[in-house]
Formats: sequence, structure tokens, C-alpha cells
Amino acid sequence: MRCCSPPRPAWVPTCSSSTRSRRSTGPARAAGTGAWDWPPWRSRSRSRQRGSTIPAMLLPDAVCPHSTASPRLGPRAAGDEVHRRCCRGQPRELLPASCPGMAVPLGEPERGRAGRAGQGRTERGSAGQDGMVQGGAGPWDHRIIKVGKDPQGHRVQPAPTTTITPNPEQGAWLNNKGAWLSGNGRGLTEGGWLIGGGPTPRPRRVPLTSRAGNGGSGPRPLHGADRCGAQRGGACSALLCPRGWGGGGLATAPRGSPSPPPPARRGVPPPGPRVPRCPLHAPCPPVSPTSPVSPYPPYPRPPCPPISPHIPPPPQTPCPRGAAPPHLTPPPPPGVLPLSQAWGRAPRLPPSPLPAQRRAFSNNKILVELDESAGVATMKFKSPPVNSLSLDFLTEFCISLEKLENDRACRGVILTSAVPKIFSSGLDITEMCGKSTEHYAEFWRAVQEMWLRLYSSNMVTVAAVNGSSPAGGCLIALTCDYRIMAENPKFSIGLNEAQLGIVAPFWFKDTFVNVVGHRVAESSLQLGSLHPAPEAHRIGLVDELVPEEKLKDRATAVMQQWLALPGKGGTSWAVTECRNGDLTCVGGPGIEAGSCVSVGTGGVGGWEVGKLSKAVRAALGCEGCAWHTAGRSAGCAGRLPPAQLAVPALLSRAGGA
Ligand SMILES: CC/C=C\C/C=C\CCCC/C=C/C(=O)SCCNC(=O)CCNC(=O)[C@H](O)C(C)(C)COP(=O)(O)OP(=O)(O)OC[C@H]1O[C@@H](n2cnc3c(N)ncnc32)[C@H](O)[C@@H]1OP(=O)(O)O
Repeated sequence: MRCCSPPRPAWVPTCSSSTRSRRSTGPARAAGTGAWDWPPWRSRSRSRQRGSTIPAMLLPDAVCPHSTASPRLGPRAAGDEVHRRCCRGQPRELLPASCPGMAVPLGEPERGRAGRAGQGRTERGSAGQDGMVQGGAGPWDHRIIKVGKDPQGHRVQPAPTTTITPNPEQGAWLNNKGAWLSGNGRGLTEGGWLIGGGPTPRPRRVPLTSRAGNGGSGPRPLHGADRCGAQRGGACSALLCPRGWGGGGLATAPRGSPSPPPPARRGVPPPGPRVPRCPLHAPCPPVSPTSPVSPYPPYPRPPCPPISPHIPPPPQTPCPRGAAPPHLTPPPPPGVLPLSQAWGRAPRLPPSPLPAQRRAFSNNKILVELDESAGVATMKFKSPPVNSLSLDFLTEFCISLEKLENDRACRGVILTSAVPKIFSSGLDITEMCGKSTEHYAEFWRAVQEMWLRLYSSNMVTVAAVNGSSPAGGCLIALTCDYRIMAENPKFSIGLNEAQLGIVAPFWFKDTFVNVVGHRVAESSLQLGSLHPAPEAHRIGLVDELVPEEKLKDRATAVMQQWLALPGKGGTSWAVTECRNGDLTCVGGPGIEAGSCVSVGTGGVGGWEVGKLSKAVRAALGCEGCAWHTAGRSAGCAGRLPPAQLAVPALLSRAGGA
């Protein structure tokens, strides 16, 4: 393999020989130039296409923006540094020889990866959307080229190659990351995800040290430095490093997972019983204030999130959130098992019988309050004087966002400011001068990551713009699903880079164009206009204006409206039947049986409705087929039963779109 992934957007597919998603309208290699645009761009219309396209960023090493072969990051050192990090998550066998990450000794167990998985971020691939299961070099060498969300709403990390070792005695299978897999008659599932099947030509031995990963199907994972990717040679990202999480104990094992327990091995204590790990029960890992090998400059890691005092602490007790109240489990269509029964899983997000729960966690620059009963978090920027987007801010932003993303109780986020009159002043200009090349690379990586994570978030995002919001601040608002601004004409918003004598990066521009349209964006960018609130509303830069004192309430109301929709933030689900290769929606709350809702391939785990709609419809030559399952919803219990799993048929007919 001669490719590597870009840094950190967890869902960006990694190494593969396949090509970019055909729906990706963004930067491909510029014709004739051989240069790659970066970061990947997914076009998004305002009709909730957000997150609907995952570009297959399958960059050959030669054109990886982080490889030394790439001119895009400038000096070799910076390219090396980022390339090394970005390749960290890759199986070594996929790393190009030129990747500096290869400098890490090969003999070392991949504890960092298992650690991440054990922290609630599994390395499972999912057979959704443009990701798919591919046979590898041998029938058991499967590449899972897809990342996204598992049905519990956890981000799924790229797992380009899974090598599976059969263990007939256990009736189970072990992959190269120590995850236990179970057969389902149609192939294997890894923690329930279909990953393929076939005989075994090249079984691999797996160090038991890595077994803790994969959703908790092994021994209880270690916390802290033992599990930090940094241990593997310094290639640790705060966003993936458990320590970077503070609340790294937020591991969540799939409830009722069919995976068998791994066998004991000499010298290795047998794993304990599978204990569902409630996020609220999981102890916080030790948090080191700094990491000597972290790629991030030393700064205080965010503290562990407070554990709600009303939840009894013993980790072995059944999680009060584990059982679904009946009213949230929609009745299945005739002859169809509820997903939770079919897969032995509890539906997601049963509300607690306890009174409305609010949780808050805070770091230096962002305050996050989560209203569990509403499933809505508010992220308040609190970095005076102007909420400038420094590296620290951006890092904390991404950490907070991902924490929420992985929190099953959270389905939407409202972004606003705790600093009077300022939403955000944009990128911190002091980060962009007088620093080292490495710092610039790190800073821009963080800027891009902030944008990518927000843009690709599976949560509904609403910007409550309660102050001025130039440049990067405007980008944050643009990246949300919906923008509400305080109607104070003294507050302005826009991409004013031209006024600073600099040029907004193309992905700022594209985000802007998506919202306001081409011509408005063109003139606004050329002039570097900062639009006062009324004007911003007029040109469509913000969706609505409200008096500042009503901003919060309005944002909450809008959020509720969005969350009531099926799909991404909604609570509906539908079940698919595969009839003659076509997909038929057999119903679900808010979705009429037989109706043509949309066509997609995210059925295993419920990515966004409508994903790949066009491509798949075209491939099927069928407008009448309808399909979808749930998003991050209360009713989203997991995967469709294999008998109804239409994804393989869909993928094959769609030509792997
Ligand atoms: C320089 C770039 C070089 C190379 C890169 C090339 C190309 C890449 C382009 C990347 C795209 C850029 C995106 C951006 O976001 S650039 C940042 C654009 N931001 C602005 O232009 C905002 C400027 N600030 C303001 O307009 C006002 O400060 C604001 C936000 C309306 C608030 O006004 P006010 O309340 O009156 O507060 P002050 O102006 O007095 O500012 C208080 C304090 O904050 C400092 N400050 C303001 N903005 C920033 C910032 N973006 N970064 C860092 N610091 C900022 C300001 O200097 C004051 O500091 P002081 O110490 O004087 O108190």
C-alpha cells in the first residue's frame, strides 16, 4: 500500500486502492497539476446534506499532503511530522516505507490502538455508505473501508485491514486487533458489524495486550499512559489519545453483544465477565497534565468530566440507562423483530427515570452543558477577550465535540459564546506569525480538524451567534446546520480575510458558497465584507435574527424541531426489507411503509438518511425503493437483522458507490 490518511478526521477512510467517493464534489486532484486539494471537501447543500458524503481520501503516498513528497505542507520537516502522526492509526503493513511512522519499532504491540478502542472508540469498520467490506489479499484479510458511527452513536475509527483468526473451539474469531468476532451465518460480524467471510489462509497471532479494545469485549482496558498511542513512538493525537479525553473512561460496550469471551491464556489473566460499561460508571483515567511525547504543545489537559452525583457509582451494577422504556421502542412491523431483540441490544438513549439530568464539563476555553433529558448540549466559548481560535481553543473544541459525539445522551449541540458581544474573533492571529513551521502545521491541522469534525458531526449543530463573528468565527457558524444571530446591528459576521490582506482558504470559501450562493460569496469575499446582522440575514448568511435575550430559547426551539425529524438527529427508525435486490421501507415512526424515503447504504448502523441517495438510485435505476434506518436516535437499537440486511445487495448493485 502506498498511501496514508490525512490527519485525524476519524471518519476519513484510510489506505486503500479504491478511489474517491464519486459524490465528493470537493477537491480532487486539480486537473493537470497533480496537486491535491486538502482538506477533503464535501459539498453540502442546505437541505441537510451535511455529513452525507464521506470522501474516500485515499491518497497515494506521493500525493499525501503530509508526506515529504507533497509540496503542500512546505518544508520537509513539517510534512514529516504530520505524516508521521496521520499514519499512526494505520496498520503498519499499510504504511508506506517512506512514512516516518515506520520508524516505530514493528515488534511493539499496538497498545495505543486497543486503548482507543477501549475508550469507546472502536476500530471497527462499518459497512455503510461508501465504505464497504472488501476482501483483502486472502479471504480472511478484510479491509473495512468505512468509518462513521456505530449504532450507539460512537465514532468508528478506520480499520482498513482486519485479519481474522478462526478459533473453532470458541466458535469465534479473533481479529488482528484482538477483537472477538462472531459468526452470523452470512459472514462475520465484528461487534455486530458485518465484515465478510471466507476461509482462512493467513491467520495471525494477536498479542493479548490488545484485546481490551473493540468495544470492551476483552479484559477491562487499562487507562492512561499504558494505553496511549504515544507509547508507540510518540505518535499520539490528543483527539484519539485516551488521556486527551480526560473522560477516557467513557468506554461503552455494546450491550448484549454476542461476542464470546476470549479464552484465557497462560500468563494472562482471563478476562472478566462482559460488563456493560455505562459512561457514567466508568472511572476517569488518570490524567497527566502533559505528555512528553504528545504532538501537542504542553498544555493542561482537560479535567475528567464530573460524574453525575445521582448515579450510584458501583461499576458492576446494571446501568440505569441500559433499559429502554417501552414508549421509546417503536413497535416493529409484522414479522419483524425489534432491532433490539434481534441483536440483543438495548435501544439507545432511554431517558432516565430520574429528574432531568444536566451535566457540565469545562476546560479552559469552552464550557459544555449537556441537558440529557433534551439530548442537547450547549458549548459556550469562554476564551476572553475575543474567543480567538488558538491552538488550545481548537483542540479543546474538538475534544469537547467528540466527547459529545460519543455521548449517547447527546444528539444536538448549540454553539454560542460566553463572552459578551463576541461570538469568535476568528483564528488567533498570534498563532500565525513568529512561530515554527511545526507549529504552523499543527495549528492548521487543528483548524482543519475543527472544521471537519463540526461539519461531519452526526449531531444537529446550531450556531447561536451572540456577537461579532469575523473570519474563522464566521466559519464556525457556517459549518453548523443552522445559524441564529442576535439582531444587534453592531454585531457583524463574514469572511473578512481580504481586509487583512490574506486569502480565505478554499474550504472557508466553499463553506460560504454553500450557504449564501456563489455571487454573494464572490463579492463578499473579494471585499472582505463583515455584514452587520440585518444584512447577514438578508443575504442568507444567517438563517434568522432574534433579540439577543431570546437567542437561547430560539436556538433550543430550533434544535427541538431538528431533533424531531427522522434521521440524523431524529428518533425514528425504519426497517428495510430486501426484495429482489431493491430496498423497501417497511415502516417506522414518521416513515410510512412503502414510502420512498431515501436510498442509502448506511443501514448497518444508521448513518444519515439520504446518503448516497443519488448514486445508489442511479445504480439501481430505481426511484421507488425506499430505505433507511435510524440515526442517532432513541429508537436506533443497532443493526438490521442479517436477513434484512440489504446493504451488500445495494453495494454490489451500486458498483460499490
Ligand atoms: C496573519 C495571517 C498570516 C498568514 C496566514 C495566511 C493565510 C491564511 C488565512 C487564514 C484565514 C484566516 C482566518 C481568520 O480567522 S484570521 C482572523 C480574522 N479576525 C479578525 O480580523 C478579527 C479582528 N478583530 C476584531 O475585529 C475585533 O477585535 C473584534 C473581534 C470585533 C472585537 O473588537 P473589540 O471588542 O473592540 O476588541 P479589540 O479589538 O480591542 O480586541 C481585544 C483584544 O483581542 C485581540 N484580538 C482581536 N482579534 C484577535 C484575533 N483574531 N487573534 C488574536 N487576537 C485578537 C486584540 O488584538 C486585542 O488585544 P489587546 O492585547 O490589544 O487587548
